[in-house]
Amino acid sequence: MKIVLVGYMGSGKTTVGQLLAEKLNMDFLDLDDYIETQLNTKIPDIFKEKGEIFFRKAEHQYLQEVLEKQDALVLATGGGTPCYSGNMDLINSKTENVFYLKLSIPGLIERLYKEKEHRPLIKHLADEDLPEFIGKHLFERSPFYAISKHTIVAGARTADEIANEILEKLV
Ligand SMILES: Nc1ncnc2c1ncn2[C@@H]1O[C@H](COP(=O)(O)OP(=O)(O)O)[C@@H](O)[C@H]1O
Ligand SMILES: O=C(O)C1=C[C@@H](OP(=O)(O)O)[C@@H](O)[C@H](O)C1
Ligand SMILES: [Mg+2]
Repeated sequence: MKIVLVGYMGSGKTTVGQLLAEKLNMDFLDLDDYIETQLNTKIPDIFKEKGEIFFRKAEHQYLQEVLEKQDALVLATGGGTPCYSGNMDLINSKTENVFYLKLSIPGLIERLYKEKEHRPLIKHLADEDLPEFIGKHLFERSPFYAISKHTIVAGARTADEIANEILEKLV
């Protein structure tokens, strides 16, 4: 069984994915971690040294690789993964267990204020510009996230509650 989590930066994909894999006793893979290991470079450095287009090509290549090589896994994608290179079609062709972790804009802002540093798309923004950026960016990305089979409302709930809801919906 393959389970794939998608959603905006800060929506909890990595946290919930890890917990879900533990509950199911399955392998967990975070696509960003996988890319960092394969390229031996941290995500912010990949963006800085090679640029976003290079990152998106690598992201697509490694997404294909992990979906091909492992039959059973919980995969946390990056926030931009669904929006490039036909990645959402690829994911949907491999499994029905695709979950969009949906969080409100205020919920995302609250989390991302504290977590800007590791996220190259927002680290350069002043705190007061974050709400406008996230609002616009989420609007652009939402159509891609919405192609997921399942949408999980992830606001004001613990990672444990979210993982349990996903467990109930698995096929
Ligand atoms: N259900 C939750 N409730 C409260 N905080 C959460 C929850 N899920 C994740 N977080 C916190 O939100 C931040 C972003 O989570 P993370 O799993 O890295 O998101 P993503 O991988 O989608 O970017 C982390 O600080 C994490 O501890
Ligand atoms: O939204 C994005 O385009 C990105 C999200 C990040 O992952 P998280 O969603 O886990 O922060 C990471 O892939 C990279 O910084 C780009
Ligand atoms: Mg993550």
